[in-house]
Amino acid sequence: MEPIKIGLCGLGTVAQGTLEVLRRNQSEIERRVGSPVKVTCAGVRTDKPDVDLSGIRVERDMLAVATAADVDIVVELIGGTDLALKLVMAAIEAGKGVVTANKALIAIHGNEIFAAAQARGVMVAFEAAVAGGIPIIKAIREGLSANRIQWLAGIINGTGNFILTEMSEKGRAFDEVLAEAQALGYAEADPTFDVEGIDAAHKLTILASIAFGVPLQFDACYTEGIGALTPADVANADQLGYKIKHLGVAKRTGGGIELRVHPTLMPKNRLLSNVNGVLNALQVQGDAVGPTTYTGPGAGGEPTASAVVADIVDVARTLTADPLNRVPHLAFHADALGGEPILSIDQIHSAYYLRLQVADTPGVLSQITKRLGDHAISIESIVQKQVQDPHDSVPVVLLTGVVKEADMNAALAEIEALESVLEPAVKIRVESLV
Ligand SMILES: NC(=O)c1ccc[n+]([C@@H]2O[C@H](COP(=O)([O-])OP(=O)(O)OC[C@H]3O[C@@H](n4cnc5c(N)ncnc54)[C@H](O)[C@@H]3O)[C@@H](O)[C@H]2O)c1
Ligand SMILES: N[C@@H](CCO)C(=O)O
Ligand code: NA
Repeated sequence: MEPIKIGLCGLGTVAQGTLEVLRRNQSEIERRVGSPVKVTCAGVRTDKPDVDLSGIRVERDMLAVATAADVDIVVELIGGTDLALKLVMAAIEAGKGVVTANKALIAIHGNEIFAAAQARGVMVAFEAAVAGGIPIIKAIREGLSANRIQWLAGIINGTGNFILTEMSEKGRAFDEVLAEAQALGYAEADPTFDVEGIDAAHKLTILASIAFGVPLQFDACYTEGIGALTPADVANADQLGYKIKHLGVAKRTGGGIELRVHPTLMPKNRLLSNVNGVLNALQVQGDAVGPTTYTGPGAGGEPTASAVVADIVDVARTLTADPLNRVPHLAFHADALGGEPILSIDQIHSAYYLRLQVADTPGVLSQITKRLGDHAISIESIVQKQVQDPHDSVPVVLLTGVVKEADMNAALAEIEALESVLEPAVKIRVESLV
C-alpha cells in the first residue's frame, strides 16, 4: 500500500519526539490509518548528528518542503510566526494537509490560515498547540459538541506550573528551575513567553474560540505572568490554606466573554491545586454534561509528539479512507484488528491487601509468611491488631508486593488450610496505575 508521506519541518524537541513515536509505533499507526505513514523529507536548518535521519531526504530550504512532490502532509515544528506562517500558507496553497504544534501561529494568524485551508479543502490540525499531550481540542470540538460550553479553566503552561511547583514544594529559586525546564525541553524558544503568560494566552485564545464559537482574538486576552510572584507570596498562601496556580480562564457571562490569564489562589483541596510539575489540567463546564476534567503532560518531546502524531493520523485518514469510514468504528481498520488474547483474572499481576482472621497463638504469623514466601510473594507491610481477651481471634492485615494472581490464590489456599486461620481470607487488589 502507498505510504502517507510526511514532510517534517524542524528538528528540535517536538520533532525528535515525533520521529521516535512514528518509528516505535509504526505498525500500530498503520493499523489505525489503513496505510503506512513515513517521514520522507525533513526540513533541517542545522544537522544534529545524534538524530537518525536514515532513509529521509534532508531539505535545507524549509519552504521547499511545502511544495515537495514526496510530501502529502507538512508537519510544522519550527515555532515562531514568520517562517512558520509562510510555510503553512505555502503548504495549504500546494494542497497539502498541515499539522502544527505552534500556538503562537494559530492564536495570531489562525483566522487567515483556516480561511485559506477551507478554500483549498485541506485540513490544518493543531492538537499539540494546546496543553501538549492532552487531547483537549478533540474533546471540546468533538466530544462535547452537544453542549453549550459555559466556562473552561485550567493550568495550560507546563513550564510555569513546573516553576511554581518546585518553588512551593522545594523552596527552589525561580531562575534555577526555569533553567531546568529549558534543559528538559519544556520552555519556549523565548522563555519569557512562558513566564509572562503569553504562551498560556495563546492557548486560551484557541480554547475560547473552539469552546464558544468566536474568532481567534489574542489581543483581547488579559495576560499576567508568574514573574512577579515571590516565595513569600507562595508561603503566605500556603499558611492560609491555598496554593498559587497560574490559570487561564474563559467564561461566558451575560455581557460577554471573560478571557484572562493570571496567577490565582485556590484552596489546597481543589483538583487543580494538586496538579503539579509539567502536568496541565483543564476543567470544562458544558450545560448538558456538567463539569469535566482533563489532565496529562503539558509539554515535553514525546507527550507533545503524541498529539502531533494523532493529528497526522487524523489528516492521513482524510487523505486515504473511504469517506464513510474515516474514523474506523473500533479505531483500527476492521481488517487490522489484532489477535492479542485477553488474560483470565488468574493471569493478571497485582499487589494485594489481605485480611486474615487468626487464632491468637504463637507462631501463626510465621506460618503465614512462610506460605507467602514459598510462592515468592513479598510482604510490604504487616499489621497485627491487638485484642483485649487472649482467647479472642485477631485480624492480621498484610500488603504484598506485585505477584501473579494465580500464585496469590495458591498461597491463600495453603494459608486458609492452616488450623490457626479461622476464616476465608479477604483479598483486595491494590492498583498502582491510578
Ligand atoms: N517543547 C514542547 O514541550 C512543546 C509543546 C507543545 C508545543 N510546542 C511547540 O512546538 C514547536 C517546536 O517546539 P520545540 O520545543 O520542538 O522547539 P525547538 O527549539 O526544540 O525546535 C525548533 C526547531 O526548529 C528549527 N528552526 C527554528 N526556527 C527556524 C528557522 N527560521 N528556519 C529553520 N529552522 C528553524 C530549529 O533549528 C529547531 O530544530 C513550537 O511552536 C512550540 O511552541 C512545544
Ligand atoms: N512552553 C510550553 C510548551 C507546551 O505548549 C509549556 O511549557 O507549556
Ligand atoms: Na493537546
